[in-house]
Formats: sequence, C-alpha cells, structure tokens
Amino acid sequence: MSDMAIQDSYPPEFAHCFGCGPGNPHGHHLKSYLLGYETIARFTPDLKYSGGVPDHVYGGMIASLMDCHGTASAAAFAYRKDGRTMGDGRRPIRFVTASLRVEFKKPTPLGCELVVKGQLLSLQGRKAWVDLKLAAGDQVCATGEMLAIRLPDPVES
Ligand SMILES: CCCCCCCC/C=C\CCCCCCCC(=O)SCCNC(=O)CCNC(=O)[C@H](O)C(C)(C)COP(=O)(O)OP(=O)(O)OC[C@H]1O[C@@H](n2cnc3c(N)ncnc32)[C@H](O)[C@@H]1OP(=O)(O)O
Repeated sequence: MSDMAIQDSYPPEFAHCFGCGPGNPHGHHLKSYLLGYETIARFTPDLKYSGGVPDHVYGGMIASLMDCHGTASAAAFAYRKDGRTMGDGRRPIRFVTASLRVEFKKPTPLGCELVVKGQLLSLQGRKAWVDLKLAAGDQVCATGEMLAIRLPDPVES
C-alpha cells in the first residue's frame, strides 16, 4: 500500500472538498489509499451522523464516503494506467462524480470504523466506472457504482 493518501496529493487549489479535502478545516478528511488493484479508506463517523435511530449511520454520510472515495479511486487508477505516480509534480489528474448509484443493503452501525473499497470496472477515455463497497466489520452494508469523469488539465499560468 502506498504510504501517501490519494487526497494528500491534491494540490492546495483542489483541496477544498468537504468530504476529503486536506485543506478544508471543517471537513471529514477522508483518506484513500491504493492497495494493489483496489483502493481502501477507513472512516469512523462522529455520533452526530445518525440516521432514523441513534445507532445507525444516515444515508447521506454513506453516499458522501463513496463519492469522495470513488473519485480518488478513479484518479489513482488513471495514474496507474498512465504510468504516473501521484504527486509527481506534473499537472494532477482530477476526476469528479458524474453519477453515483448507492444500494443500502443493511443498516450501517454508528460508532465503529467503516471500510470503503473501490475497484476499477472500466476506464475509457475520460470515463471511469468504479465499483464501491462499504463495510462494518464483515458486514457489507452498502454497495455502489460511480461514473467519474476526468477533467481537462488546468490551464497553466
Ligand atoms: C492518485 C493521485 C490522485 C491525485 C489527484 C490530484 C488532483 C485532484 C484534484 C481534485 C480532485 C477533487 C475531487 C473531490 C471530489 C469529491 C467528489 C465530488 O463531490 S465531485 C462534485 C460533484 N460532481 C460535480 O459537481 C460534477 C458536475 N458535472 C460536471 O461538471 C460535468 O457534467 C462533467 C465534468 C461531469 C462532464 O462535463 P463535460 O462537459 O466535461 O463532459 P461531457 O461531454 O458532458 O461528458 C463527458 C462524457 O461523460 C458522459 N457523461 C457525463 N455525465 C454523465 C452522466 N451523469 N451519466 C452518464 N454519462 C455521463 C457524457 O455522455 C460524455 O460521454 P461521451 O464522451 O460522449 O461518450
């Protein structure tokens, strides 16, 4: 596993995301890592992110974790396909979410660590399809599929 979180390679101007931007002082600071052919992030939501009952996570938090982990995963897979290393000093590869489908399979327990994993389904041109799974311990609580779109390179000043 790379020691560097994918989000820690985001340059400061692209580090404002509430879910995963290292530069957002109020955000969740989700950190995703490339681990072989999949990506992984671990996150323990604060107890205030409860759903209808106090011991379950609300769905928006689950979708948010998949949103941020999915785009980071798409970037990591594109770096690998392009034969590049994140943080290589060249213009960063950036993806945003075009669509995200989440299936809530089981209630997600609050108060424990959640593990989100991503796998590349397909990478064609600017489009990356990423398979997502969110688990609490051995229990997969939600699955998802994202279409992430690669943004054009920022204009150099
Ligand atoms: C390993 C190291 C990595 C390092 C990385 C360093 C740098 C990283 C820097 C920063 C990353 C920050 C990441 C944080 C983000 C967290 C997650 C979010 O919350 S993302 C925010 C929510 N998402 C939006 O706000 C998008 C809003 N939408 C748009 O801006 C556009 O619609 C966009 C860019 C997605 C596409 O617009 P177009 O004009 O560029 O391109 P068009 O031609 O429309 O689409 C391209 C292709 O994709 C298909 N497409 C687009 N949207 C689709 C959709 N919803 N469903 C199906 N296909 C879609 C189109 O049909 C087209 O396909 P055809 O090329 O013709 O085959």
